[in-house]
Amino acid sequence: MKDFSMHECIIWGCAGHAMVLAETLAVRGARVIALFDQNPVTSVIDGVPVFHGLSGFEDWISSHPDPSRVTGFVAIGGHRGDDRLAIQQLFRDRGLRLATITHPLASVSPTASFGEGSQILAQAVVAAAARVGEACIINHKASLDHESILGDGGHLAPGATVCGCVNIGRNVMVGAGAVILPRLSIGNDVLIGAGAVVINDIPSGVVVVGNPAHIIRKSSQQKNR
Ligand SMILES: CC(=O)SCCNC(=O)CCNC(=O)[C@H](O)C(C)(C)COP(=O)(O)OP(=O)(O)OC[C@H]1O[C@@H](n2cnc3c(N)ncnc32)[C@H](O)[C@@H]1OP(=O)(O)O
Repeated sequence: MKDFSMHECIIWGCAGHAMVLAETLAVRGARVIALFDQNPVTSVIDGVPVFHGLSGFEDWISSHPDPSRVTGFVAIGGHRGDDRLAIQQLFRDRGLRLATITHPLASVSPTASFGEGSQILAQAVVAAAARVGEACIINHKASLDHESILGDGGHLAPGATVCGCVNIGRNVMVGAGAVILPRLSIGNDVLIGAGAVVINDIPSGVVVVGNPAHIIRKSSQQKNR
C-alpha cells in the first residue's frame, strides 16, 4: 500500500483530531510545519503556527518556496467527510502532495487498498481485500473486515466494527462502538449512532440509532458532532 514516511506536512483543522494526527505523523518521522483552521483558534501543537481560513492558507502557500514538497492532511473528524474531501481537493489544486497515513500499531492487510488522504489510526484493523476510499478515517480500535468497502469521506469512529463484505457509501460516519453485520449495504450521507447494531441495509441520507438500528431523522438535519 501507499504509505507516508517523510518530512514536512501541514494539517487543516486545529482541534483534537489534529493532535492525534500530529502524533501519528511524528511516529512516522514526519514534521508538522503549519496548521490551518476556519476559526481564529490557538495552536494545539507546541511551536507550530496556525493560519486562519482560506486567506491564511493562500498567504502561507504563496510564501513557501516549494509547496510540492509538502504533504497536506485534513484533521476534521465527525460526520464531515465532504469537508475533508473539499479541503483535499484544495490541496491538490494548489500542488501539495496527498498521502495515506497508517499508525505502526494498526493492522493493515497487504491486499487492502486506500484512497489518498486516508488515516488509519492506532489499533485499527483493515482486513484482506477491504477498500478504503479517499479522505477516510479508521479511528482507534475500529475495524473494517474482509472485502468491505468504505466510500470516500467515510469515518469509522473509535471501536466501530464493520463485518465482512459490507458496502458503505460516500460520507458515512459509523459512531463509536457501532456494529454493522456482514453483507449489508449502507447508502451515502448516513450517520450511524454510537453503539448501534445495524442488521438491515440502510438507505441514503438518514441517521440511525439503537439495537436493532432504526431511523430517527434525515442526516441533512445533522448537528455536527
Ligand atoms: C475520537 C472521537 O471522539 S470520534 C467521535 C465519535 N462520536 C460518536 O460516535 C458520536 C455519534 N453520535 C451519536 O451517537 C448521536 O447521539 C446521534 C448523531 C446519533 C444523534 O444525535 P442528535 O441528532 O443530536 O440526537 P439527540 O441527542 O437529539 O437524540 C435523539 C433521540 O435519539 C436517541 N439517541 C441519540 N443517540 C443515540 C445513540 N447513540 N443510541 C441510542 N439512542 C440514541 C436519544 O435518546 C433521543 O431519543 P428520544 O427522542 O426518545 O429522547
